[in-house]
Amino acid sequence: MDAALGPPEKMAENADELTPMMSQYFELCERYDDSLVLFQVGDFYEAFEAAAEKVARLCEITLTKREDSTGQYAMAGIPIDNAESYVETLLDAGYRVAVADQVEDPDEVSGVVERAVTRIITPGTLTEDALLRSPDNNYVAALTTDSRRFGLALLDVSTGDFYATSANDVDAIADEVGRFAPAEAIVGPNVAGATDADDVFGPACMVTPYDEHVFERDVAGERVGSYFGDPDSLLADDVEVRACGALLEYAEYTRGGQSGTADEIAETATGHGRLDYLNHLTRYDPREYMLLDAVALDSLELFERRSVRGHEGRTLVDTLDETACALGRRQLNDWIRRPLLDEERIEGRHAAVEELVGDVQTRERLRDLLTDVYDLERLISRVSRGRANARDLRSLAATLGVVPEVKAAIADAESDLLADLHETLDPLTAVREEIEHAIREDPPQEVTEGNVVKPGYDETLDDLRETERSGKQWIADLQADERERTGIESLKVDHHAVHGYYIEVTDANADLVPEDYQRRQTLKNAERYVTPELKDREDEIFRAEQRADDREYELFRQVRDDVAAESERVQALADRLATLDVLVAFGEVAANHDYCRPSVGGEAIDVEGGRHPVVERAEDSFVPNDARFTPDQRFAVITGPNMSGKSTYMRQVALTCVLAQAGSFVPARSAALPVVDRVFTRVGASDDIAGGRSTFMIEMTELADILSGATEDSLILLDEVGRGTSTADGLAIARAVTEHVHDEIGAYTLFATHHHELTAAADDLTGVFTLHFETRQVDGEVVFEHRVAPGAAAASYGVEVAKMAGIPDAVVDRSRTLLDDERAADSVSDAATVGGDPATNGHGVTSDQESADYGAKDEPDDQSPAAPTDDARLSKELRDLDVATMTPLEAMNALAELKERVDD
Ligand SMILES: Nc1ncnc2c1ncn2[C@@H]1O[C@H](COP(=O)(O)OP(=O)(O)OP(=O)(O)O)[C@@H](O)[C@H]1O
Repeated sequence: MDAALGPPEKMAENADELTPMMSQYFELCERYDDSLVLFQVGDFYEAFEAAAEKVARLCEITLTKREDSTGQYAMAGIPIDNAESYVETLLDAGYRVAVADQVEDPDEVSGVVERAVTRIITPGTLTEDALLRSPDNNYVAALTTDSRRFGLALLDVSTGDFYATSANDVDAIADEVGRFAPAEAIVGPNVAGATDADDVFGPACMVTPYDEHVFERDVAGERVGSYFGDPDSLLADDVEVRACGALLEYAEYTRGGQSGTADEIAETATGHGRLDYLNHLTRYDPREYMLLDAVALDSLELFERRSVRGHEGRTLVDTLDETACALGRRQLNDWIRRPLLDEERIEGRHAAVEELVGDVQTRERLRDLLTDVYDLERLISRVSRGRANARDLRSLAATLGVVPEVKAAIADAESDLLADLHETLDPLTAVREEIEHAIREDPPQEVTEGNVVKPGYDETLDDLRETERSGKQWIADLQADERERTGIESLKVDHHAVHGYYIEVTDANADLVPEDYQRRQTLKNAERYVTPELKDREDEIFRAEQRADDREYELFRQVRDDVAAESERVQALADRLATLDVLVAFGEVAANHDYCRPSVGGEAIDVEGGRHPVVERAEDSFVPNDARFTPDQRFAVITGPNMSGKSTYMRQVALTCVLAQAGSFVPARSAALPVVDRVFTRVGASDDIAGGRSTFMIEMTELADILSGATEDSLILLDEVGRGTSTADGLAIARAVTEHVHDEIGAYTLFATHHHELTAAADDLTGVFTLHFETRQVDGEVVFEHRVAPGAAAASYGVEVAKMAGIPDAVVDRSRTLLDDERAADSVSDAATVGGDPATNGHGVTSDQESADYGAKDEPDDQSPAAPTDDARLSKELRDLDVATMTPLEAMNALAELKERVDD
C-alpha cells in the first residue's frame, strides 16, 4: 500500500504563497498524512497533484488542471452525489480516504469557505450503507503487547459490537483474528519486535502501526473509562485495556475526532468523533468457546468456500441461513464462529429450537414478523452518530411496532430461552410513540427541507406552516381577484426561481394596468409586475417557510437525541431479536431438512445416519453414515479410494459437532456428542507461494500446531498427512503422529490415508480402529457407494478415478500395466514389512496409490514374514499369469520377459 501521500511537494515549496483555499487543502494533507484527502469544492470532492493522478487513474476520471497565481496544479474531482463508488475503488486500492467537507454555507460567508475532515473512511471502520457490502460484521482490530501477553480488541463501528481478549501466545491471538476476520488493524509499538503482524492478520487485512501514545496504559485506560467505567473491573489484563483504548481512539479519529494527545483526549471525550452508541465491551476468554482457528474455519468451509470440486457455492452458514433479518444473520455468523462449551447454554438453545421445530405456526408467524425487523444495530449507531435521517427513525419505529406481536407469538413458550426472550423483549413503547407522533410516515431523505414533522405535533411549527399556507392560498387566489379588479382576462400570476412571484400582463392590455403595479421585468409581448402587498406576502411566506423548516429540523434532532439516549435498550432489543431469529432459522432448517436434536456432554461420539449439511443439499442421493467413537476408541484410520467420500465424512463429523455446540440441531437420525473444545483440521493445502512455504512445509506447520494444541476433548481431522514428501517419510510421520495422538493426547481423531500400512496401527494401539469406504466394480467401472464400514479398504482405484476424470485411454492403460507389474513385485516385498515399524521398513514404495494396497487387514499374506527373493517373485508372477485369457502373442511376450529376467 502506498497510502501515505502527505502534502503535495509543489505546494510545500511555496506554502506561504498559496491561495487561501489551496492553503487549506495543504494543511489538511499535512495533518491527515496517512490518508488521501478528498476536498469539497462545491459539488465535487477534489484531489490535487500526486493524489489527483492516483484518483484519476484508479477511478478512471479525467485529470484536469487548476491554475492560480502560485502555479498550475493537477486536479481530479469526483462528484459528491455518487462519491461512494469512487471511494470504494480507493479503499480497494489500499487507501484511507479523509473526506474534507465544507462546514460553512458558501452563501453566508465572504471569502474562503471553512473545510474540515468530517470522517476518515477506512476498510475496517465503514458505516456507510453503500460501502458495507453485506449485513455481516465489518471489524477493525487493535493488537498490542507487553513482553508477556498480547491484547486484541475488535470493533464493528457500524453496529457497536466490541470485543477484547488476550493471550500469552500469538498463535492464540491469530486464531481469534481468524474468527473475526477484521478488514483492518492498528498495531501498537512493541508488536513489530514480538511477531509479524502481517502474518497474524493475513493478506486481506490493512495493517498499520499506529500512534504509540494512544496505546499507553493511562491514556488508553482513561478513554475506555470514559465509555464503560472502570477498565480494571471490565478487562482482565493491561494489554486488553491498551488495545481497547487505542481502538476507541482510532475509531473516534476516523469519525472526524482529533488524533489523541493526552490533552486532546479530554476534548474528544465529550466532543466530535465520540461513539456514543458503544455501550458494551465484551471481554471474553477464547477458552469459553469451541476454538475454530483460521485453518479450521477455512477447511470446514463455514464462511468462505474453498475452490474445491462439487457442492457449488454454499458454505455452512449459507446452508443454515434461514434468518429473516440482518440482525439474525450476524448473530448466526457469531454463533457458528464461536460455538459454546457450556453444556447448559447449549441445551438451552436446543430446547428452544425443539420447541420451534414442533410448532410450525409459531415459527411461520415469527419469520413473518422478523422479516419486518430493520437492522436496529446499524440504525441506532447512525442515530447516535447524528447521521440518521427521518426515514431511519421511521424504520426504527416500525421495528419497535413489531415487538409486541413478537412477544405475543412466544407468550406461551415453555423452553427457558424462549420464555426469557418473551419476558425481556422490550418494545420501547415511549420511543416508538414519540417517533410516530413526531415524524411523518413517508419523510424525505433530507432532514433540513421540511416535510419531516407531522402536523399537530408542535404548535409553533403549525402556526408557521399555517402562515405559509394561507399566504400561498392568497397568492393562488390572486389571479382570479386581479382579473376581476382589472378586467384583464389574460392576467397571470406565477413564480420565477430568481425573481419570485409576479403578475404578468400582455402588452395589449398595458393600458388596463392599475397604478399600484410596479414593473419588474419586460418580455417580448408582456410585462411582469409586483404589488407591494404581493411582495409583503411573498416575504411572509418565505420567512415562514424558512422558520418552519428550521423548526422541523430542530424538532427532528430533538427526537433523534431522545432516541439516542435509549441506545442501550435498543441494542439489547436488537440482540434478543437476533437470538430469536437464529433460533427460528435453526428450527426451520431442522424441520425442513430432517435434523435431530443431539445430546451433548458425554464422552462418546455416537451419530446414527449422519449427513454432511452442505453436500447433502447438492447430492441427489446422499448416503447417511454412522460415526461411533467410544471413550476407549477415539482414533479412526480411514481408508478408501479417491472420491469415495472420506473427506466428506470427516468434515461431516466436525460440522455436526460445530452445529450442535452452536445450538443447532444436526443432520442425523440421532446423535450423542461430547463437548469438543477445539476442532483441528489438517486437510489438503495449497502452496503458499507468496509466503515462500511449500505444501509440505504448511502441512507440517499445521501438524505441529495440532500436536501442541490438542487436548483429549479436541476433534482432529487429518487428511493425507505426509503427502508432500517421499512415501517412506510420509508414512513414518503418519505413524508417529498416530502414536503420539493416541498415547499422549487422546483426542477424537479421524485420519484419512492412502497409506494402508497405517491401518496396522489398529492392531498395535488399543484406541485406534479402522474404517473404510466401499466401492464396487460394475462392468469394469468403479461405483462409489459412499458407505463407511469397519475395517480397511482393499484397493484404491486411483487409476479408475483418473479414467473418470478424462485422462486419455493410452495413459490409463499404461498406468494399469505399470500398477499390475508393481503389485506383482511389491506384494512379495510387502509381505516382509507390513505390520512392522514403518519408520524403519526402508522399502521402496513409490507412490500413495501403490501404498494404498498395503496392509489391508484381511489380506492373509500381509502378516507373513517371507523375504522377497527373485525366485519367490518369479513364481508369483508366473502364478498370476492368467493363461486362459491371454492371446498367444501375449503369452509369448510374457514368457520372453520372464526368460530374459532369469537370464540376467
Ligand atoms: N455420503 C455421500 N453420499 C453421496 N455422495 C457423497 C457422499 N460422500 C461424498 N460424496 C460425493 O463424492 C465426492 C467425493 O467425496 P470426497 O471428496 O469426500 O472423497 P475422498 O475420498 O475424500 O476423495 P480424495 O481421496 O480424492 O480426497 C463428493 O464431492 C461428493 O459429491
